[in-house]
This record gives sequence, C-alpha cells and structure tokens, in this order.
Amino acid sequence: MDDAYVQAPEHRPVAPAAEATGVPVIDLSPLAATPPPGAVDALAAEVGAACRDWGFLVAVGHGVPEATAARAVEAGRAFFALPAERKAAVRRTERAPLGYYDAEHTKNVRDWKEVFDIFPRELPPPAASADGELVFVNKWPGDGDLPGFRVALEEYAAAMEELAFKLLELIARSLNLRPDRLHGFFREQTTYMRVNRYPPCPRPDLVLGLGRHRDSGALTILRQDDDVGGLDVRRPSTGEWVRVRPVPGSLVVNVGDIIQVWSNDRYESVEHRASVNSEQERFSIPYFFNPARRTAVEPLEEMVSEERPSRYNAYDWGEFFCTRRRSNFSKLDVDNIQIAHLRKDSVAMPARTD
Ligand SMILES: O=C(O)CCC(=O)C(=O)O
Ligand SMILES: [Fe+2]
Repeated sequence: MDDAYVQAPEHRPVAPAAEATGVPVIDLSPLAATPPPGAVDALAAEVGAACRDWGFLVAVGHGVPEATAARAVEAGRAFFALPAERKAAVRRTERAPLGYYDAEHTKNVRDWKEVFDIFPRELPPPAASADGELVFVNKWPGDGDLPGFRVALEEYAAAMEELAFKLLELIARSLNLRPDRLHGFFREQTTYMRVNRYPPCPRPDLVLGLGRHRDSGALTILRQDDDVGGLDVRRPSTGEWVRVRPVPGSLVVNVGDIIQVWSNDRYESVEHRASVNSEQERFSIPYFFNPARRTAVEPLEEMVSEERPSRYNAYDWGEFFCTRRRSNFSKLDVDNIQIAHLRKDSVAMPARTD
C-alpha cells in the first residue's frame, strides 16, 4: 500500500463502525401536498432537533423522482468506466478545479476514490484572472464518449436545488427565522456537485475513501449507495464513529460549517468520513449547497444576544472556499483552514492539528 494513502493509527477505521440507528429518518412528504396547518412547523422542529443532536438526517419522501437519481448514478458509473485517457481529458488542474480527479487529499492523506465535479450554476470565467485565481468552468466529456451524461447530472442537480431550498426554509423556521431568511445568500451560488467512486481496496483497515472532515458549505445532500454502506458519522454526544445505514431511495442531509456559524453554534457541522471495503465499489453523489462567493459568513444577528454573544469572526466565503480547494489538490506540509480557527474563543489558541 502506497504510504500516501495510509491513515495515522488513531484515524484508521479499525473496528467496523456500529450501524447508526440513531441518525433521524425524516419523512418530508408533508411538503408535497398542501400541508395541514402546523405540519410544516412540526417538520421544521424535527429537522431542527436532528441538526442540533446529530448534524445529520436521512430524508425520505423528499420528492426527488427515483428515475432522476437513478439516471445520475448510471451516468456516474458510465463515466468512471471510461478508459483512463478519456477521464484524463477532463482532469482537474491546480487552477481549474472542476472535472475528474483521482488524487484528492483530505487532511494531507490521500483518499481512496475518484471523483467528477461540476458547478451546476457555472461561474462566468473571469475576463482577466489574477495569478493563482481559480477558474470554475465545467469540463464535460465529449457527447460521443458518454451520451446523456451532462443532461442526467444537470437534471439531478436541478432536483437537488429545489430540495435544498425547501430544507433551507425548514432550517430557517426551526431557528424561528422568517422562512425565506437564508434564501438571499443563494441568489448567486458556489454550489457544486460531485460523483464519487470508491473502488474496492485491499487494505480497508489502513485507508479511507474519504478522510474525516466537516463540510465547509451550508448544506450537503448526499445520495449514498443503496447497496454498499460506508458513510460514518462521528456521533456528537459520544464521539464514537457510527455507520449511516443505507436506506434505499433516501438522501442523507447534513449541515455544514456555514450553518453552524449562522446559527451561532445551535447546529453543528459534524465530522464524517467514507470507509471502503475489499469487495465492492461504492458510489455516492453529494450536492454541496453553497452561498455566493462574496458572502461574509458570521452569526446571524437574530442568533446573537447578550446571553449568547457572537462566537465567530466574520470570514469571506469565497476566499475560504478557494483556499480549501487548493489544499485538497495535493499533499501540503501545513494543515488547512478550519472554522475552528475563526472562533472568537480560540483566537489565542495554537493552530489545531486537525
Ligand atoms: O461518499 C460519502 O459517503 C461521503 C461524501 C462526503 O462526505 C463528501 O464528499 O463530503
Ligand atoms: Fe462530507
């Protein structure tokens, strides 16, 4: 096993994680029809409790047509099955971070996976770009290579966006905010969508498909593999790793760092990782719902009071996002930036090592 992949002993997935029965499964179907009075508030309360206690929930009855999701999964499978040189033709580069990549690092350890990234709402390429500025332009494989690939992913991304706004509204309600309080941040988005393939691995005891991390954006909606589990969440109340059991057709939703900051720590962006296994490949499609580049992320004024002063210094989302994207391109000697560094009470603390 190449050393680059090997996790430090304390981060190896030694004992198989217990299956979490605890991550709340929430049925969103009341949102589909005209909900009876009180039903949306009840749902918001359920979502709020999950965000507070787990940072995660498993959504069923979410309204995303199964055929749309199945087409996206099939498109992903077909893409990864292409010969290596076809995938290399749409490979990510240091400056242009979308497209195909098989050498991503999380916390400076290489992940056992290959990915394909798109921005469903592409940012216009800069007319003139400064040195080192990242260019977020999609790299689609030629249609002859993969008919229907782009359409399948775009259709799925559109369904994700619709759901993301519904979840955003439930989260706002759960924090006693106006239902559309958070919408404005997403008028221009840096949302991206990724297709992951985790190949079978001869040493699943030493490596991770995706190392432990917190999602840095606002909200993540993950279609995990219906058949092959691997998503582990570090349960906030105990610190133990638990496996999120695949529920066919479900979507796993988690709050990212931005919602933790907006809510002034009422909700938590929880650590998670993807384990691999020696027999079966695993596919997943995360959708990272992220605000506009120029968003100054800080606790919302409604979340701050004399009893609960603001716990974070404001930070520029665009800058944070680009720094992260650069740091997972290759192995670095320094740790990447975490929101923990922006906590007011940690200003004087030495940099954390994770
Ligand atoms: O593939 C998975 O199960 C997890 C993916 C994930 O956490 C991520 O891409 O941020
Ligand atoms: Fe994640």
